[in-house]
Amino acid sequence: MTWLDLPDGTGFGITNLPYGIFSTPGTARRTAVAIGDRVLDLAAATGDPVHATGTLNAFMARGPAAWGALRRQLTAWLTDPAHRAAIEPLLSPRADVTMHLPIEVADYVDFYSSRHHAENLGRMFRPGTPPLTPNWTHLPIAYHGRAGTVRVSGTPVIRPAGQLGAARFGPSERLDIEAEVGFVVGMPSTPGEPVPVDAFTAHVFGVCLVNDWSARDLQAWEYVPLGPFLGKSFLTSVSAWVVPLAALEAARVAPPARDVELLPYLDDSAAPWGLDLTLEVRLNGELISRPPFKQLYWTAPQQLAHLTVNGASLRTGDLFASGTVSGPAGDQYGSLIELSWNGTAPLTLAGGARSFLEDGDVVTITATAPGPGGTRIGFGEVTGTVTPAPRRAPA
Ligand SMILES: O=C(O)/C=C/C(=O)CC(=O)CC(=O)O
Ligand SMILES: [Ca+2]
Ligand SMILES: [Mg+2]
Repeated sequence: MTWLDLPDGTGFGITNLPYGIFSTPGTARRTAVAIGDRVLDLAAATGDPVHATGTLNAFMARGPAAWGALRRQLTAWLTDPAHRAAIEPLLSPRADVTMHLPIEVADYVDFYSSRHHAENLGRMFRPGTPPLTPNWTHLPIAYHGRAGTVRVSGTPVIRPAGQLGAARFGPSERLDIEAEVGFVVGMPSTPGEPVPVDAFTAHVFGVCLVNDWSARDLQAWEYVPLGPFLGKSFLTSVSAWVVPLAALEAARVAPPARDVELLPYLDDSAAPWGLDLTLEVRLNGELISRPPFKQLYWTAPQQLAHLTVNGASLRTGDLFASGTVSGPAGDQYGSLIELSWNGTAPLTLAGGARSFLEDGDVVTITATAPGPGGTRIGFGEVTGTVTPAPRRAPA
């Protein structure tokens, strides 16, 4: 129990304690933890300069023992009434603060781990071939994204322009979303030393929401044979709050059965990390999808093991995302290209029919997961509003 008066049904209860970076007018960026509809200023509460650096990276680099110690300290401060007089003045309403990108992103990798999404995209992008490529059940497929264009929730989505086909240039006409879950690396690894599946919690600090905005026309024209490039590099939005892995113990579930026997480095049966998150996607306020994360074929420890198995090392601030989360049902797809079946079955919304995004559209992704003792773990939101492509001379 906490001495705070928390809003009913808050996803930011005492069992969550997500971290973010905030400022108020005229003050520097510093670390906060969210509790109910307020934020606690950790720079002030702890006096530790690591929380005044303006990103979570330096704290994340201290490692799991430090993460656990601070979490225990925060729990004590927010539950024991003896601390109330010291802590309460350091809380601000969340509505009064500005949130910033929580991490300095080192490298950004995006997986492709939802079987339903991969099959749907295969059917649309590669008709006449089997929906899954033969490698899909043997390794978690991914591409390297652009770290420098990972931005915090609320960043405007400037409609990208580019080649739409042979000798065709212009603003994307098929701007899409991808509802995803991101994993933030706290602890680096050593070059040449793969990170085994069972070292996941020694490296990964927490979880955020991701929208991997995608221009399907640019993507379809450019992606063979090297994969996504400009169709996805213009912006990737992340939620302002990073939920610590420690808050997700009650959400862990077994992943789906695997089709083929995996190589030992991908065997995660000893400590399964399926996660029972449910995402919700809203377009201009209307709920359009509820993608279930727990059915993802590849788990985050497998993704981490795979991305380091060649000896590539991790850095503090690396972000790896799940890939679009789509469930089997038509109202569980994590992208508009699936929800509108490549534009052939537009969604009927209060604001009119939609296949892809129009200027002014607002997309908001939220998620919840079960927490300990019947509590709910919230992830805040990742939102963005589409703004028109700037007028440029024709390329
Ligand atoms: O199958 C393809 O050619 C393309 C797939 C994607 O666009 C998906 C991607 O970015 C990875 C993901 O989000 O699952
Ligand atoms: Ca993606
Ligand atoms: Mg992207």
